[in-house]
Amino acid sequence: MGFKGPVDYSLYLVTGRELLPSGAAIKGGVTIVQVREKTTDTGEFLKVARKTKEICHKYSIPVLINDRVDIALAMGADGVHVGQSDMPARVARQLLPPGSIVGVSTNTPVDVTAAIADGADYIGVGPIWNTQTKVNHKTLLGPRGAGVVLNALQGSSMRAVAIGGRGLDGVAVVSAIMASRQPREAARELSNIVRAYTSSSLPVFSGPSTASLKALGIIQAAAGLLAKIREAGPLIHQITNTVVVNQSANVTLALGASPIMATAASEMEDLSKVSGALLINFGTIGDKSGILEAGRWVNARRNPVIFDPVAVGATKYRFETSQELMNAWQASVIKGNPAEIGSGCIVGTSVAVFCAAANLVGENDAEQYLVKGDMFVGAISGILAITVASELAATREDVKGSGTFLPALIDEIYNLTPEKIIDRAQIELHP
Ligand SMILES: Cc1ncc(COP(=O)(O)OP(=O)(O)O)c(N)n1
Ligand SMILES: Cc1ncsc1CCOP(=O)(O)O
Repeated sequence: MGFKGPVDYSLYLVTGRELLPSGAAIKGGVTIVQVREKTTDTGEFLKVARKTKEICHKYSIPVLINDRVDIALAMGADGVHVGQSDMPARVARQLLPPGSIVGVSTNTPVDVTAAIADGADYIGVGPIWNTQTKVNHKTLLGPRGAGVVLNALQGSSMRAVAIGGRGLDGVAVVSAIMASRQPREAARELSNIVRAYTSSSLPVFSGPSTASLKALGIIQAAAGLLAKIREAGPLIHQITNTVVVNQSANVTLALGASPIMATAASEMEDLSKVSGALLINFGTIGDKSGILEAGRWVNARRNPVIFDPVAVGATKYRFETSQELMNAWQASVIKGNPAEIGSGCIVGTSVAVFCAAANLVGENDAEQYLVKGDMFVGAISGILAITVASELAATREDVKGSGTFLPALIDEIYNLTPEKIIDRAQIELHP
């Protein structure tokens, strides 16, 4: 027992008898294995663990045992993984031979502090996203919650893997490999993703850096995106507040895209297949289930999710809901107004339309990116389009006040051209 050399946590497979007999997944790039058998008798668990070790050690991959220190001792595992209600890591460490790997499940900063004090080698942080594999799991952390838990590491040298998600020193997965018909290929694909992710210095959420684009370049890109919208007419799914549904649909049409304002959770998967972007504006929050579902499906298709958390600071309910949503999916663009009360919802629509176009022209094929296009340029372009159209509408003679302004604005959006954007848009970059 006692794995020699540095442990590579990057593709951590949590599995049981399913791995046997071929161990195909191992050959696809798995770097460490945990044997997790939740319902088997001790004798059977021991057999599975022994066979797993036989396969893994052929490839110099360390084998850990979930929960059962006795099994680990009996078959000479390289270590154990224990949960919060299992044998404490400190006690497991005392029982196991020197050099054994001890990992602990963590879901809160308090768990992390205890794992450090107990001398664990690594922590499993999670669950990050929803999982079908573990019932009665702890609170889903989402990326933000995982960040809070990881803050508790405070410069300690503890390693960390995300479970029910991806990131950190590695990912710990069950079904992504074991439920695949081609586990070896599934493992290879994940391994490539993890490797690309950990060796990449590019920002993960917005695609290629736009830092080098000067103001004029962004304005030209905005003009190009307007032309793309007119050519491709992307469908923009909007779950927006009841006050602005009509205006948002008209703005979408005026820009050259098509609106769909569906809210039922059961249609979100189908809609994610045909829409180019999703706008979520929770100005009049009702049933959250559709919103939760929609973002997940759109993330999975690598299309933009534009989140407009209207008046997020106005009530505790809004604040908590925004956290719940952002723990369920990842926004590509978060749109806010300075005061975040009242106006500006159609800006969110315009941003969603331009982000859809940015994603259409995006060439960012690497799987580790949330979207394919440049969301920075998409977001700025959406704002520029509304700004230029508003300025044109405001100077019209037929506009006498806010009642006549809105139809004039929609007309100006309809009549907006790439040339008008180039002529009138202004951007200042502050490095
Ligand atoms: C790497 C990793 N992280 C977390 C867990 C979950 O462990 P636990 O909380 O003990 O739950 P069970 O696995 O026993 O259901 C894990 N197994 N591996
Ligand atoms: C064991 C465990 N602990 C937290 S989530 C989880 C299961 C993760 O499984 P999957 O990778 O299939 O979501």
